[in-house]
Amino acid sequence: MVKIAPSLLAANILELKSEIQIIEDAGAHWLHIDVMDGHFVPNITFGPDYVKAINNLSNLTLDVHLMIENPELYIPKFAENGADIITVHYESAIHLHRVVQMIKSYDIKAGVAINPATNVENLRYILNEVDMILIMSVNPGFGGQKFIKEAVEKIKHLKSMLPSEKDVEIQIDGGVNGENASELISAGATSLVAGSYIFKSIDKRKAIESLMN
Ligand SMILES: O=C(CO)[C@@H](O)[C@H](O)COP(=O)(O)O
Repeated sequence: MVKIAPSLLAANILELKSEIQIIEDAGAHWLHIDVMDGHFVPNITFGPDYVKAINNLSNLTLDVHLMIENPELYIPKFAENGADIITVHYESAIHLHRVVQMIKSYDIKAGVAINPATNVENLRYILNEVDMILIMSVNPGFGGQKFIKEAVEKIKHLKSMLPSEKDVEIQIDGGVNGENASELISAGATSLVAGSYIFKSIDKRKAIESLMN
């Protein structure tokens, strides 16, 4: 079953508690938390204390996407504060293998994300170590951008590379909506991140259902 991960970047920060309650009731599986540092991406968002606060509000899986430089400096705090999955960028982790091992040492899941211009082939030698690959279908930094359609081929290519004996989630993030969801799932995506499509909808439940169906 595909996991729907609403991106809290698009939620109304002043109504966060009720926004989370609505998407929980609507059947969302994970909460996607976009951490941005103003260096790796041109935007600044949430830190470890935000993750701690969300962890106190919800029992959903906290799926933390680090769009930051030097992720190894901050992984311990995000893990201690309740992250269930931590995803780092291929482009920001110089010693990617070591960083993935660091995440796993906290007994949580480890993901690796790639930007739109990064070739999935670069992930070949990390696939045995990770629980999830996140394919960005927009340039990271902001919600509400247009889906980059080459991401569909990247999902297919990645799927063909995955070791058959290991369960690796394929997550797609950026511009996901009710129109492209079924193509993404058919291509091999097992987790859909959606921000604007869910939180800007009048009926968030319907939006989540349309992604699942
Ligand atoms: O990581 C990011 C943006 O950098 C995403 O998680 C966005 O938050 C997705 O937002 P939409 O494209 O669905 O509005």
